[in-house]
Amino acid sequence: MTLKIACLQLDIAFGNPAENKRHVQQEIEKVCQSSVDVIVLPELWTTGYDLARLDDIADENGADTKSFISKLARLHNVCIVAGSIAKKTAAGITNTMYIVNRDGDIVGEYSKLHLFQLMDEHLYLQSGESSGLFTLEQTLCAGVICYDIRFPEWIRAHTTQGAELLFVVAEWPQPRLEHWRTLLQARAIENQCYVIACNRAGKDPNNQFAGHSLVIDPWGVILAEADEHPCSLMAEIQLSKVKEVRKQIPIFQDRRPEHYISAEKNFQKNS
Ligand SMILES: NC(=O)CCC(=O)C(=O)O
Repeated sequence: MTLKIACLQLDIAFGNPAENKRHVQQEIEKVCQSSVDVIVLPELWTTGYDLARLDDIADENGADTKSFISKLARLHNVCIVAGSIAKKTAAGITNTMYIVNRDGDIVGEYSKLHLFQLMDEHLYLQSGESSGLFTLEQTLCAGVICYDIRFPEWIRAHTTQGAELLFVVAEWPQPRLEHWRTLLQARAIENQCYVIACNRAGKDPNNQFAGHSLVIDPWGVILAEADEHPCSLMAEIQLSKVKEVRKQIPIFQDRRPEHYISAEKNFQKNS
């Protein structure tokens, strides 16, 4: 099966959910003219990193966002990996990703596990605890958020369950562009999965963002890469390629997890 992917590498209006929703709706309408299967949005696409105002602008239980993306998915017969938004609950605010299928059903919800202190997330956000696994177009997928890509063991926990596509949504700043590219390529090679990574473009009061959304195949080959400007990055992926690469070099059969755990314990004991 082939899937046509569109990563919407948007500039994001700081702290302005109404404007960002208007813009996203417009961009989704545009890319759907060329019949795409899956649309991906960046991290915190409704608010940006306006963390100090999240109490006022975060989405109560994600209700508005869920209904917004669900309607668009149904209308355009398209799956949407809806980046992430600030979700407000009685327990606090999380950085939460929603995934919706062509029928408009919410098929996944994941809240960012690793909070990024360099951008003050730990001061305003609660971390999530659930897995990022979901099924889209009969394919097991994983979703993670930005800083999560620096934790290969978290992503491995998803691919050992069989995830074949890894969606990464981000607001990754420009000064660490080479980390972004290298980490994403490494995650694709070591997990033998497609990596579909949607970053934002533009700047906010504190950061210039890198853009460079990427689609990488399970062999580590870059199929499509954006520059730093706002754009819709399109790519076609062949799902059969995952099984081919996993057959050629069977790393999931060759893993020795029992040794990794005992090695970690032994190293701690000896230090
Ligand atoms: N929004 C983020 O999680 C940014 C992560 C980041 O910039 C990094 O270097 O890691």
